[in-house]
Amino acid sequence: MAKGALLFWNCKLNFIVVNSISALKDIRACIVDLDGTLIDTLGDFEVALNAMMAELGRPSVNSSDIARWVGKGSEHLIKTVLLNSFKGTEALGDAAVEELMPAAWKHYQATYLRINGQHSAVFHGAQEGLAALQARGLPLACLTNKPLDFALPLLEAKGLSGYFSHVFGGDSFPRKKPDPLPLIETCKALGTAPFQTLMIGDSANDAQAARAAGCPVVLTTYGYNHGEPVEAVDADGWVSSLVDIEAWMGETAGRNWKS
Ligand SMILES: O=C(O)COP(=O)(O)O
Ligand SMILES: [Mg+2]
Repeated sequence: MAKGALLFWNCKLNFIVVNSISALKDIRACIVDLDGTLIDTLGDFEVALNAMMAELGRPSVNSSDIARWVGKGSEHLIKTVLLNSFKGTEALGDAAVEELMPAAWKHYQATYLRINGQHSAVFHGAQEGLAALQARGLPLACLTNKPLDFALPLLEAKGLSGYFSHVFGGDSFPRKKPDPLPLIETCKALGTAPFQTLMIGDSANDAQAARAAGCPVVLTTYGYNHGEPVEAVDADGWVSSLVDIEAWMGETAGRNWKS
Protein backbone atom coordinates (compact mmCIF):
# COMPACT_ATOMS: atom_id res chain seq x y z
CA MET A 1 0.00 0.00 0.00
CA ALA A 2 1.49 3.35 -0.99
CA LYS A 3 2.68 5.79 1.67
CA GLY A 4 0.18 8.62 1.98
CA ALA A 5 -2.76 6.43 0.93
CA LEU A 6 -6.07 7.52 2.43
CA LEU A 7 -8.11 5.26 4.69
CA PHE A 8 -11.90 5.58 4.93
CA TRP A 9 -14.10 3.59 7.30
CA ASN A 10 -17.84 3.44 6.85
CA CYS A 11 -20.43 2.91 9.57
CA LYS A 12 -20.50 -0.86 8.93
CA LEU A 13 -16.75 -1.00 9.55
CA ASN A 14 -15.93 -2.03 6.02
CA PHE A 15 -12.87 -0.17 4.90
CA ILE A 16 -11.54 1.44 1.76
CA VAL A 17 -7.97 2.47 1.09
CA VAL A 18 -7.32 4.86 -1.75
CA ASN A 19 -4.06 5.65 -3.50
CA SER A 20 -5.47 7.68 -6.33
CA ILE A 21 -8.79 9.48 -6.04
CA SER A 22 -8.36 11.14 -9.45
CA ALA A 23 -8.24 7.68 -11.10
CA LEU A 24 -11.86 7.16 -10.06
CA LYS A 25 -13.34 10.45 -11.22
CA ASP A 26 -14.47 9.61 -14.75
CA ILE A 27 -15.61 6.02 -14.40
CA ARG A 28 -18.25 5.11 -17.02
CA ALA A 29 -18.21 1.29 -16.71
CA CYS A 30 -16.77 -1.51 -14.57
CA ILE A 31 -15.12 -4.86 -15.29
CA VAL A 32 -15.53 -7.31 -12.43
CA ASP A 33 -13.46 -10.44 -11.78
CA LEU A 34 -15.28 -13.58 -10.62
CA ASP A 35 -13.30 -16.04 -8.43
CA GLY A 36 -12.17 -14.41 -5.20
CA THR A 37 -13.97 -11.15 -6.01
CA LEU A 38 -17.66 -12.02 -6.45
CA ILE A 39 -17.77 -15.65 -5.35
CA ASP A 40 -15.75 -17.77 -2.93
CA THR A 41 -15.26 -20.78 -5.20
CA LEU A 42 -12.52 -22.63 -3.31
CA GLY A 43 -14.96 -25.40 -2.30
CA ASP A 44 -15.86 -26.13 -5.95
CA PHE A 45 -12.19 -26.17 -6.96
CA GLU A 46 -11.39 -28.53 -4.10
CA VAL A 47 -14.14 -31.02 -4.98
CA ALA A 48 -13.39 -31.00 -8.74
CA LEU A 49 -9.61 -31.23 -8.31
CA ASN A 50 -9.82 -34.03 -5.76
CA ALA A 51 -12.24 -36.05 -7.92
CA MET A 52 -9.70 -35.64 -10.75
CA MET A 53 -6.78 -36.66 -8.51
CA ALA A 54 -8.67 -39.76 -7.31
CA GLU A 55 -9.38 -40.78 -10.94
CA LEU A 56 -5.68 -40.36 -11.77
CA GLY A 57 -4.53 -42.24 -8.63
CA ARG A 58 -2.81 -39.14 -7.22
CA PRO A 59 -2.97 -37.78 -3.64
CA SER A 60 -5.54 -35.16 -2.68
CA VAL A 61 -4.90 -31.41 -2.57
CA ASN A 62 -5.96 -28.97 0.18
CA SER A 63 -7.80 -25.69 -0.16
CA SER A 64 -4.99 -23.47 1.16
CA ASP A 65 -2.72 -24.67 -1.66
CA ILE A 66 -5.56 -24.20 -4.16
CA ALA A 67 -6.00 -20.61 -2.91
CA ARG A 68 -2.34 -19.92 -3.77
CA TRP A 69 -2.56 -21.49 -7.24
CA VAL A 70 -5.96 -20.35 -8.50
CA GLY A 71 -6.42 -17.34 -10.80
CA LYS A 72 -4.52 -18.12 -13.98
CA GLY A 73 -7.16 -20.38 -15.51
CA SER A 74 -8.03 -24.09 -15.28
CA GLU A 75 -5.14 -25.49 -17.33
CA HIS A 76 -2.56 -23.67 -15.20
CA LEU A 77 -4.32 -24.80 -11.99
CA ILE A 78 -4.47 -28.47 -13.03
CA LYS A 79 -0.81 -28.47 -14.12
CA THR A 80 0.30 -26.81 -10.88
CA VAL A 81 -1.67 -29.30 -8.78
CA LEU A 82 -0.17 -32.26 -10.68
CA LEU A 83 3.39 -30.87 -10.54
CA ASN A 84 3.06 -30.41 -6.76
CA SER A 85 1.56 -33.83 -6.05
CA PHE A 86 3.91 -36.21 -4.24
CA LYS A 87 3.50 -39.92 -3.49
CA GLY A 88 6.10 -40.22 -0.75
CA THR A 89 9.11 -38.66 -2.47
CA GLU A 90 7.88 -39.50 -5.99
CA ALA A 91 6.81 -36.42 -7.97
CA LEU A 92 5.60 -35.93 -11.53
CA GLY A 93 7.89 -34.19 -14.01
CA ASP A 94 6.80 -31.83 -16.78
CA ALA A 95 6.60 -34.58 -19.40
CA ALA A 96 4.48 -36.86 -17.19
CA VAL A 97 2.13 -33.95 -16.41
CA GLU A 98 1.75 -33.11 -20.13
CA GLU A 99 0.88 -36.72 -20.79
CA LEU A 100 -1.77 -36.74 -18.04
CA MET A 101 -3.34 -33.44 -19.09
CA PRO A 102 -6.04 -34.71 -21.53
CA ALA A 103 -7.39 -37.25 -19.00
CA ALA A 104 -6.97 -34.76 -16.13
CA TRP A 105 -8.94 -32.07 -17.96
CA LYS A 106 -11.71 -34.52 -18.90
CA HIS A 107 -12.20 -35.65 -15.27
CA TYR A 108 -11.88 -32.12 -13.88
CA GLN A 109 -14.34 -30.61 -16.35
CA ALA A 110 -16.92 -33.39 -15.86
CA THR A 111 -16.94 -32.95 -12.07
CA TYR A 112 -16.75 -29.15 -12.17
CA LEU A 113 -19.77 -28.87 -14.46
CA ARG A 114 -21.72 -31.30 -12.27
CA ILE A 115 -21.04 -29.59 -8.92
CA ASN A 116 -20.55 -25.97 -10.17
CA GLY A 117 -21.70 -23.58 -7.43
CA GLN A 118 -22.68 -26.25 -4.88
CA HIS A 119 -19.62 -25.57 -2.69
CA SER A 120 -19.34 -21.84 -3.39
CA ALA A 121 -20.86 -18.71 -1.87
CA VAL A 122 -21.27 -15.09 -2.98
CA PHE A 123 -19.01 -12.87 -0.86
CA HIS A 124 -20.65 -10.58 1.68
CA GLY A 125 -21.64 -7.31 -0.02
CA ALA A 126 -20.86 -8.47 -3.58
CA GLN A 127 -24.43 -8.62 -4.86
CA GLU A 128 -25.32 -5.33 -3.14
CA GLY A 129 -22.16 -3.78 -4.63
CA LEU A 130 -23.15 -4.79 -8.16
CA ALA A 131 -26.68 -3.49 -7.58
CA ALA A 132 -25.33 -0.11 -6.43
CA LEU A 133 -23.02 0.22 -9.46
CA GLN A 134 -25.87 -0.77 -11.78
CA ALA A 135 -28.21 1.72 -10.08
CA ARG A 136 -25.60 4.40 -10.79
CA GLY A 137 -26.08 3.59 -14.49
CA LEU A 138 -22.70 1.94 -15.01
CA PRO A 139 -22.60 -0.94 -17.51
CA LEU A 140 -20.88 -3.96 -15.96
CA ALA A 141 -18.90 -6.79 -17.55
CA CYS A 142 -17.66 -9.90 -15.78
CA LEU A 143 -14.16 -10.94 -16.91
CA THR A 144 -12.72 -14.13 -15.42
CA ASN A 145 -9.92 -16.53 -16.27
CA LYS A 146 -12.42 -19.35 -15.60
CA PRO A 147 -13.69 -21.12 -18.73
CA LEU A 148 -16.86 -19.42 -19.98
CA ASP A 149 -18.81 -22.71 -19.71
CA PHE A 150 -18.10 -22.70 -15.96
CA ALA A 151 -18.63 -18.97 -15.42
CA LEU A 152 -22.05 -18.56 -17.08
CA PRO A 153 -23.97 -21.25 -15.11
CA LEU A 154 -22.23 -20.20 -11.88
CA LEU A 155 -23.31 -16.55 -12.23
CA GLU A 156 -26.82 -17.76 -13.10
CA ALA A 157 -27.01 -20.14 -10.13
CA LYS A 158 -25.88 -17.41 -7.74
CA GLY A 159 -28.32 -14.81 -9.09
CA LEU A 160 -25.61 -12.49 -10.47
CA SER A 161 -26.10 -12.86 -14.27
CA GLY A 162 -28.59 -10.04 -14.55
CA TYR A 163 -26.03 -7.43 -13.51
CA PHE A 164 -23.77 -8.01 -16.51
CA SER A 165 -24.14 -6.83 -20.10
CA HIS A 166 -21.18 -9.06 -21.03
CA VAL A 167 -19.47 -12.10 -19.52
CA PHE A 168 -16.06 -13.23 -20.83
CA GLY A 169 -14.04 -16.24 -19.71
CA GLY A 170 -10.43 -17.38 -19.88
CA ASP A 171 -11.17 -18.98 -23.26
CA SER A 172 -12.99 -15.97 -24.76
CA PHE A 173 -9.77 -14.31 -26.02
CA PRO A 174 -6.40 -15.62 -27.26
CA ARG A 175 -4.69 -14.57 -23.99
CA LYS A 176 -5.78 -14.44 -20.33
CA LYS A 177 -5.17 -11.91 -17.53
CA PRO A 178 -2.51 -10.70 -16.55
CA ASP A 179 -2.20 -9.98 -20.29
CA PRO A 180 -4.04 -6.69 -21.02
CA LEU A 181 -5.80 -8.09 -24.11
CA PRO A 182 -8.95 -9.37 -22.33
CA LEU A 183 -9.42 -5.98 -20.63
CA ILE A 184 -8.88 -4.04 -23.85
CA GLU A 185 -11.41 -6.27 -25.65
CA THR A 186 -13.89 -5.96 -22.77
CA CYS A 187 -13.60 -2.15 -22.85
CA LYS A 188 -14.39 -2.30 -26.58
CA ALA A 189 -17.48 -4.43 -25.86
CA LEU A 190 -18.57 -1.96 -23.16
CA GLY A 191 -17.92 1.00 -25.47
CA THR A 192 -15.71 2.83 -22.95
CA ALA A 193 -12.07 3.88 -23.03
CA PRO A 194 -9.77 2.01 -20.62
CA PHE A 195 -9.19 5.12 -18.43
CA GLN A 196 -12.98 5.29 -17.91
CA THR A 197 -13.33 1.60 -17.08
CA LEU A 198 -12.69 0.45 -13.51
CA MET A 199 -11.29 -3.05 -13.02
CA ILE A 200 -12.46 -4.63 -9.76
CA GLY A 201 -10.49 -7.73 -8.85
CA ASP A 202 -8.74 -9.68 -6.12
CA SER A 203 -5.27 -10.43 -7.42
CA ALA A 204 -2.07 -9.22 -9.05
CA ASN A 205 -3.40 -10.78 -12.28
CA ASP A 206 -6.24 -8.27 -12.38
CA ALA A 207 -4.04 -5.35 -11.35
CA GLN A 208 -1.23 -6.07 -13.83
CA ALA A 209 -3.71 -6.51 -16.66
CA ALA A 210 -5.45 -3.27 -15.68
CA ARG A 211 -2.23 -1.26 -15.45
CA ALA A 212 -1.07 -2.56 -18.85
CA ALA A 213 -4.47 -1.81 -20.43
CA GLY A 214 -4.67 1.66 -18.85
CA CYS A 215 -7.67 0.91 -16.60
CA PRO A 216 -7.89 2.12 -12.98
CA VAL A 217 -8.03 -0.81 -10.58
CA VAL A 218 -9.47 -1.53 -7.15
CA LEU A 219 -8.73 -4.79 -5.33
CA THR A 220 -10.62 -6.64 -2.63
CA THR A 221 -8.74 -7.48 0.56
CA TYR A 222 -10.36 -10.93 0.90
CA GLY A 223 -9.68 -12.93 -2.30
CA TYR A 224 -6.92 -15.16 -3.63
CA ASN A 225 -3.70 -13.34 -4.42
CA HIS A 226 -1.32 -16.27 -4.95
CA GLY A 227 -0.54 -16.38 -1.20
CA GLU A 228 0.91 -12.84 -1.26
CA PRO A 229 -0.44 -9.76 0.60
CA VAL A 230 -2.81 -7.99 -1.80
CA GLU A 231 -1.92 -4.61 -0.27
CA ALA A 232 1.56 -4.95 -1.81
CA VAL A 233 0.12 -5.04 -5.35
CA ASP A 234 0.22 -1.85 -7.44
CA ALA A 235 -3.43 -0.65 -7.45
CA ASP A 236 -5.53 2.51 -7.02
CA GLY A 237 -7.31 1.24 -3.94
CA TRP A 238 -8.54 -1.67 -1.84
CA VAL A 239 -11.97 -2.48 -0.42
CA SER A 240 -13.08 -4.97 2.21
CA SER A 241 -16.52 -5.24 0.53
CA LEU A 242 -17.80 -4.44 -2.99
CA VAL A 243 -20.76 -2.72 -1.37
CA ASP A 244 -18.52 0.32 -0.76
CA ILE A 245 -17.21 0.94 -4.25
CA GLU A 246 -20.16 2.95 -5.52
CA ALA A 247 -20.19 5.10 -2.38
CA TRP A 248 -16.46 5.63 -2.87
CA MET A 249 -17.06 7.01 -6.36
CA GLY A 250 -19.59 9.48 -4.93
CA GLU A 251 -17.25 10.10 -2.05
CA THR A 252 -14.75 11.93 -4.23
CA ALA A 253 -16.95 14.99 -3.59
CA GLY A 254 -17.68 15.96 0.03
CA ARG A 255 -15.65 13.08 1.42
CA ASN A 256 -14.78 12.10 4.94
CA TRP A 257 -11.26 10.79 4.57
CA LYS A 258 -8.73 10.01 7.27
CA SER A 259 -5.00 9.73 6.53
O1 LIG B 1 -8.31 -18.98 -12.68
C1 LIG B 1 -9.54 -19.11 -12.58
O2 LIG B 1 -10.13 -20.17 -12.88
C2 LIG B 1 -10.41 -17.98 -12.08
O3 LIG B 1 -9.83 -16.76 -12.06
P1 LIG B 1 -10.52 -15.31 -11.89
O4 LIG B 1 -10.01 -14.84 -10.59
O5 LIG B 1 -10.00 -14.56 -13.09
O6 LIG B 1 -12.03 -15.43 -11.89
MG1 LIG C 1 -9.91 -13.57 -9.02
